[in-house]
Amino acid sequence: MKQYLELLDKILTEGSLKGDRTGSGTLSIFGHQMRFPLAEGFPLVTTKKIHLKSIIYELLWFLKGDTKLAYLHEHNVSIWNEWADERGELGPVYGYQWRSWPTPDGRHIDQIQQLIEQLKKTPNSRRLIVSAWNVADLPDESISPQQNVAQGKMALAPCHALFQFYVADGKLSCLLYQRSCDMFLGVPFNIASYALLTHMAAQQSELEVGDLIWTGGDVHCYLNHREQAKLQLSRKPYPLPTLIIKRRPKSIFDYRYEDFEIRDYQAHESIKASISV
Ligand SMILES: Nc1nc(=O)c2c([nH]1)NC[C@@H]1CN(c3ccc(C(=O)N[C@@H](CCC(=O)O)C(=O)O)cc3)CN21
Ligand SMILES: O=c1ccn([C@H]2C[C@H](O)[C@@H](COP(=O)(O)O)O2)c(=O)[nH]1
Repeated sequence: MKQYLELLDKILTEGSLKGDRTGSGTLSIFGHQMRFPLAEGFPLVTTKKIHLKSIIYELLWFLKGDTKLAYLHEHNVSIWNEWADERGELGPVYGYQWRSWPTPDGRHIDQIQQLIEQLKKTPNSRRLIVSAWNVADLPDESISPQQNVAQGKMALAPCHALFQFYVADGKLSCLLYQRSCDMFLGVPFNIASYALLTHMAAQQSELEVGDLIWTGGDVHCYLNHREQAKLQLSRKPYPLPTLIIKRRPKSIFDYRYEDFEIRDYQAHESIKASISV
């Protein structure tokens, strides 16, 4: 994960001091791209141990179209707790937009289903896009996530806002646009999550995996993550692990946690950091 470490280093050395919604303060740069050839290994950060279980369950939760904490809690995943209301609801976040984007005439569009169908029928299409950026459902930044949910809005505006698939030479690539990027906590999760999604979509459409191209907008390191980031930069990365998908489920919606195995994941010990809400 050399690309990730180089970007972290660039932010610490060249980033502008910038305030933010959470009040924590950040070092930030604008605009960056990283490319991960997925056939060369699974892009999981090795300079701290990453909790892949949370990443897998979160992705399965998105794919279910779910926006409530209950499923995550059943599997001991707590990464979305701070943004939910007292009923555990997050409003029309990723799962809702991916699986049931509302139309003006009252229908709902399953973007993931359509994407997989397009991959099979028209792999050369230049419109293989899924967007979570539904402008009508965006939250008001001046009130709390819970107040936004009470008004039927998203608890948090989508960070991984849009992705596009691309097929050439029998390989499936994915390009992600992430508008806001918490380099220490969020980004390792986001890279692994889209790598996983690309492997799943490739398996479903009988393609090999190509590249995951990660594109960041406001790429930042929170000021209270600086020491942790430096510790990570002092560590030597290990070779990437390999992802094994043990079975080919009948659709993209039928994967289970047990279907995934990560082999040869060697990582330095985990590093604690507090999340800015
Ligand atoms: N400030 C901020 N950063 C984010 O990355 C982020 C948000 N907010 N809000 C929405 C989601 C929630 N995400 C999160 C939330 C928590 C962790 C986190 O605490 N990670 C720990 C391990 C937690 C676990 O798996 O149990 C870590 O050390 O990576 C990671 C991503 C990503 N997103
Ligand atoms: O998947 C995610 C979700 C969130 N983040 C980070 C990026 C920012 O640090 C915050 C969101 O705050 P905004 O003020 O809405 O930009 O969460 C992430 O990196 N990955």
